[in-house]
Amino acid sequence: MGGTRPARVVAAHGRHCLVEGEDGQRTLCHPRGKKSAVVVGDIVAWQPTGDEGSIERIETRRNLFYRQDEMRTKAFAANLDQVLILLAAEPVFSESQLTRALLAAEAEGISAFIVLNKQDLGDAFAQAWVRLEAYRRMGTAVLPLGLQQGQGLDALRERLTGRHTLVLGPSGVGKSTLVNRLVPEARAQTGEISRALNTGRHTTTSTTWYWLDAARESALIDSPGFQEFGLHHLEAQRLAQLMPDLRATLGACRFYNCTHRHEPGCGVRSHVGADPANDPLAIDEGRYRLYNELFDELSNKRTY
Ligand SMILES: Nc1nc2c(ncn2[C@@H]2O[C@H](COP(=O)(O)OP(=O)(O)OP(=O)(O)O)[C@@H](O)[C@H]2O)c(=O)[nH]1
Ligand SMILES: [Zn+2]
Repeated sequence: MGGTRPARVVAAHGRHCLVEGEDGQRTLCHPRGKKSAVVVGDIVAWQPTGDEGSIERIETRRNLFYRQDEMRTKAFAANLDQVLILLAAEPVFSESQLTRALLAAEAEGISAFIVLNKQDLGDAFAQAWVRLEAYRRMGTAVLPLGLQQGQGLDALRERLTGRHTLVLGPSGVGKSTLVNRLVPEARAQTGEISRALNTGRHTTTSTTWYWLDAARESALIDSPGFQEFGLHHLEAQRLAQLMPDLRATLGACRFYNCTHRHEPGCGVRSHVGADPANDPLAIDEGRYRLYNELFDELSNKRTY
């Protein structure tokens, strides 16, 4: 179609969105007709309609990070390079929530890493660090961070350079502190976006795209909604493939369709609870418990 322009969706609210062209110009757009909603990170073709614009087409997504429960699907963002899961020494994090976010990323082929904030909280930080050992062993990077005292920021910045990173984290871990630290004009931008999208609020209520550099190569995508992380879109039988520690032990089960829960001759279960010092394929008991819980949940799911 003639007259359309390429742009990236940098904020979305309901069916309206803010798109940014290659020149950095931002325009409020509305979808044409009954087209499906855009997601932050989408590359679209839009057409001006006066001061605003209409979305003509959403380009094929490289990936889409989303969660899904019984009732609905929530898309966080599209076309991501990586997901940063921000946790902290306090409040104590939920391993179930962490594992769910990692699974959602893995299922879309998006790499994920963990950042543990509040390094200044000595014992609590040390305990949280130990709780993440199984994740480090399975190959997930875990970076220490102390936002209050500025520890670990250089290493984090390095990981963010040249990439588009979605940031997720439960409440209270320091997500706003992080965004404000890395994006000095974040508050002003948030205000601008709220006004443009007419949300009437100046807080981050929906997903927002922030550039980290003037060259607009590195981006941080801030998204709320880490709680209630449903994985209804995943098949129970696929879980072990999506958990790197379990995946490393696959292929040795007696039955080809082993669920790794009760079958004799299971090559996964034989590593559960083993001492990592003697068994490089050792699977942490807590992780195996989560596998079982998720397996039950995904086998008993109902659709409406
Ligand atoms: N001790 C300590 N506290 C920190 C650190 N970083 C952030 N905090 C504090 O943690 C609290 C939560 O920080 P926020 O940035 O508001 O956290 P958030 O994740 O955005 O939380 P919500 O606004 O609830 O989503 C604040 O009181 C921060 O001052 C840190 O490195 N050490
Ligand atoms: Zn098995």
